[in-house]
Amino acid sequence: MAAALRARPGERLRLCFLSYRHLTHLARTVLDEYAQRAEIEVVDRAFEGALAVAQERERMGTVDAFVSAGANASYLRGSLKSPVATINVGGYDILLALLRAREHSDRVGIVTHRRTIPEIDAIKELLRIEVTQGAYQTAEEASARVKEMAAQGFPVIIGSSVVMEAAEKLGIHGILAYSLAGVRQGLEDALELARIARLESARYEQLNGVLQHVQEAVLAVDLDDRITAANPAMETLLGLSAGAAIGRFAVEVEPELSLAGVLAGGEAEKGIVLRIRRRDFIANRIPIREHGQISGAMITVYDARTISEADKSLRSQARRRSVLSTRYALSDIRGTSPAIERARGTAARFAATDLTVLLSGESGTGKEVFAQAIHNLSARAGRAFVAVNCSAFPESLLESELFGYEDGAFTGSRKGGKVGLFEAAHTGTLFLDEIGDMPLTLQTRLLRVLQEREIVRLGSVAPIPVDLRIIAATHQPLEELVRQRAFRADLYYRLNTLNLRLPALRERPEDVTVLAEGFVTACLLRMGSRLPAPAVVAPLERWLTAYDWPGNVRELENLCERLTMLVVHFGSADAIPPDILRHDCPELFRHGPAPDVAPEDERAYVAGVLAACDGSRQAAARRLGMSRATLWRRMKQLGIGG
Ligand SMILES: Nc1ncnc2c1ncn2[C@@H]1O[C@H](COP(=O)(O)OP(=O)(O)OP(=O)(O)O)[C@@H](O)[C@H]1O
Repeated sequence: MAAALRARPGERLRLCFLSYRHLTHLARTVLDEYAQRAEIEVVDRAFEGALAVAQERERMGTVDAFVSAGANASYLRGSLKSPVATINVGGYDILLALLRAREHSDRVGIVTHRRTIPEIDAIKELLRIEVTQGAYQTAEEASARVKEMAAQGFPVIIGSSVVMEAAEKLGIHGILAYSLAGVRQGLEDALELARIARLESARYEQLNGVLQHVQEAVLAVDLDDRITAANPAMETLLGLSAGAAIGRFAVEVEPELSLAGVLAGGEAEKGIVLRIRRRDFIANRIPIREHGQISGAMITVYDARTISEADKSLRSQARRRSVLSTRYALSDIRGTSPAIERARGTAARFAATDLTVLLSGESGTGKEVFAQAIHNLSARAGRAFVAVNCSAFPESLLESELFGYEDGAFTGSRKGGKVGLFEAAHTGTLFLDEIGDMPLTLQTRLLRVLQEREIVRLGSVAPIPVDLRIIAATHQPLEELVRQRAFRADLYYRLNTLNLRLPALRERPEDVTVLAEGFVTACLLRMGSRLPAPAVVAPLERWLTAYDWPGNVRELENLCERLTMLVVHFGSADAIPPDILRHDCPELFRHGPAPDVAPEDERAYVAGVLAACDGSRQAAARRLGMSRATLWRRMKQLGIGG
């Protein structure tokens, strides 16, 4: 195969014809017929002489296939890597040779390679000649057979060129058994072998090119665990010069690289950790099969550091994606009340640390907004910010969301496994919203993550280190849950390292107008209206500040959107017909704090909104200024929708 390596695609095939002069002489007479298809070199050499020439051609890479005959061909085939086509003697060839021999004598000897030809017995009767036959394997045997026949008085001997040589030496008439048809057949076979060799070598070259350039170190062995190939990365790893490992036993070169186990067991071993020259590597040992039979094995070795680099880069890609989802900086948190000023100041101080933060506050008070602002002000800014609402998933799903799973960890698990949110947040911040709804078993696992700073995927035992900051949020009083044993005390203390309570909107009514103006401005901008925000807010300010905002800022934001749409539609706030304002913005007409609302009233109100939204919880939640999770919880409390 190496011989063909230097052939350029499209170049004529290159053959080398090697034999004694009797056969090469015959071959030369047909060369012209092949001029278009091949470049054929004819060399008058046999056995050792022929082998020396052939090996030289192989080394130079100037021949795709060799052609020879009889024992010579067998001899060459045993020592060359390139294909060797054989010129065979057919029955018809022998018949023609016998006819020619009969012109000299009616006693004819036939010496053939390997075996005699039984059919001759029938022919000799026909031709009425005496025939003796002999077979040979080597040149020596050929000349011994010729000598024996000469001694028995056979004056003519038919055989291959080696037989002709021997006969001539003894002064006996030799007749070449080969015919032109046989030579042509041999050359055709050689061309086919050369064509296949070219294809194979192109494939080999391509593969070799890949192996030369892959970062992984690759080594292949034969059935004896002897090295047959090693790419430059492997040679560098082993500190060996190019080609120095070839032919040596793998175990001698580096015991860790021995593939004896895979050769014996026939099973691939993947993801094994090896220690070579005081460095850690991850390796795959794979048996090589040809036609179903193991013919060797290979090992691919990755530097564990490369994997960790790749891991970092993959994670940073994920990070870039999730960065887009953090929208809030501390400056986006609006409000001038002392309560919100205090919260902003505390958040800024927390951001300067890397400690776990617990944000508490009613739904819609801006817990996620604060979490993002802390992240964006912290040293982890620009890294991943991954948010997960613990109340939005059933337990098993939340576990796999957080921890990820290995390929085949459970029925229906995604192929190739799944990266959990802990891993996705690596080097960044994980925001665990509604932490009070986290099931106890998961609380235990979370505590372990906080302590060990590593996670174990479902279906795996291998811990994966994670570097992240946790910001948790709750609308529930966690101390109360701890008392009720619904929340682990040790986890509570760990999460509560830094605590920030976000004030409800009713505790800071002075912020309502500022917030409303902000939301209205954003909405006007989206609608392409040039109306100034105060034109929308001012006429309604009385109502806005009187309301208790049970849904807090989210509810206010939602109302502001509806209001803005009405104002834009009717041209001014005062132009909105009262019944339409009452229908579209009912909260403006509901006074008094939410706790005063009787559950029946609230049930009727929530059910009414749901009905108005055709049962769409998403739309109803928007209307009510609640997150979907809050609406769902509220519905359960109020006994709506089962
Ligand atoms: N101080 C603020 N300034 C500007 N916008 C705010 C502020 N607080 C909250 N918001 C807005 O209110 C909405 C709700 O905020 P956020 O989602 O952070 O609340 P939350 O406390 O996490 O709610 P939940 O507990 O229901 O998940 C957001 O869309 C955000 O735009």
